[in-house]
Amino acid sequence: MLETPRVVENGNIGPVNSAKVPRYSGEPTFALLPRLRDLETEGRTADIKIIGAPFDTGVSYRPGARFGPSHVRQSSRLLRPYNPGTSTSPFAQVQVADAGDMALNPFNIKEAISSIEEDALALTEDGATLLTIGGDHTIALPLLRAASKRAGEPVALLHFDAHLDTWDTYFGADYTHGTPFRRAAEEGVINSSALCHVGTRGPLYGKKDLDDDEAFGFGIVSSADIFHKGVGEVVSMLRDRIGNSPLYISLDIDVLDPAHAPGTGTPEAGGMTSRELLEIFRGLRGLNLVGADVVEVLPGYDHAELTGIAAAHASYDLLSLMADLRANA
Ligand SMILES: N=C(N)NCCCC(=O)O
Ligand SMILES: [Zn+2]
Ligand SMILES: [Zn+2]
Repeated sequence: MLETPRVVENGNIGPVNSAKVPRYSGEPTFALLPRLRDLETEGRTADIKIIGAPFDTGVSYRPGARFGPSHVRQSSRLLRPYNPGTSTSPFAQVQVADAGDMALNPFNIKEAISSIEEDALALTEDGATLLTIGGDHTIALPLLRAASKRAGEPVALLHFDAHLDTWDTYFGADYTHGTPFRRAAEEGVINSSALCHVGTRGPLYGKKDLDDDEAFGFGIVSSADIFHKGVGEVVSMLRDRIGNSPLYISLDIDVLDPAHAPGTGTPEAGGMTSRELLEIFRGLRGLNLVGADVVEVLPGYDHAELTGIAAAHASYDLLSLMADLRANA
């Protein structure tokens, strides 16, 4: 077996060394990071784990998010170890690893939801922070359940999405990609005084959608608000709302304008740019981020890897926040 040369800093095993092995060759783990199982073979573990949740049985429109994890990994090959947006080297600060994909039943939503919760709990048993790559937005419910169990309290939520995803049912189904946050509110796994949607836009079924949403405690920073107020003001509003609560970030890639993320299942015009999204993330530095997901990437509708690259970069900035927090804990 050929040894793979890797970047090793502070004793942390980082990405494949791209000065020695071209980035387009070899297995695409996220950012060419080591696999968790390889670290475990050497008796090590990881502080931050990236896990794929290939599941799209909860979608109401275009299917295909089950191929999201492998697409985002493929689009993450060009990421580099130093993040000038945060002035940090996330993979040198702490050990980050790719834990592969969960094996999820595509024919039984309830079973898949329980597997996701169990797998998320197993992966965080050693105190690791989890970044999950979906998959459709249904997966956020079991991930929030697991995050609140680990935090020992309901978690704050920043939900980046064109949609509210607090609808009640579709065709009588309770567990879909349009309903995870209503279920999470009903189950008491999210903190009703620290919730905000960011980037919402597009037509709704009725005014009741907004009234119900507000009753669950959600604030809204719409896509239009980001345009009118600007990133700086939005960041300070979000920081005020979240305070020191354990925070979960759920990123539906359709929060970006279809020009920036065409490869998604329920696209809406008038979204933010990838630059605005990354700048908002960078403004959240220091908040008590305990977990995150990046969902709704559909390679079948992606062009020129636009959506995959946006999702890979957003994931990288989320990892940078997590790594910085853990390194300075
Ligand atoms: N993309 C997500 N997560 N949800 C959108 C549901 C919109 C609808 O079917 O009306
Ligand atoms: Zn959405
Ligand atoms: Zn969503």
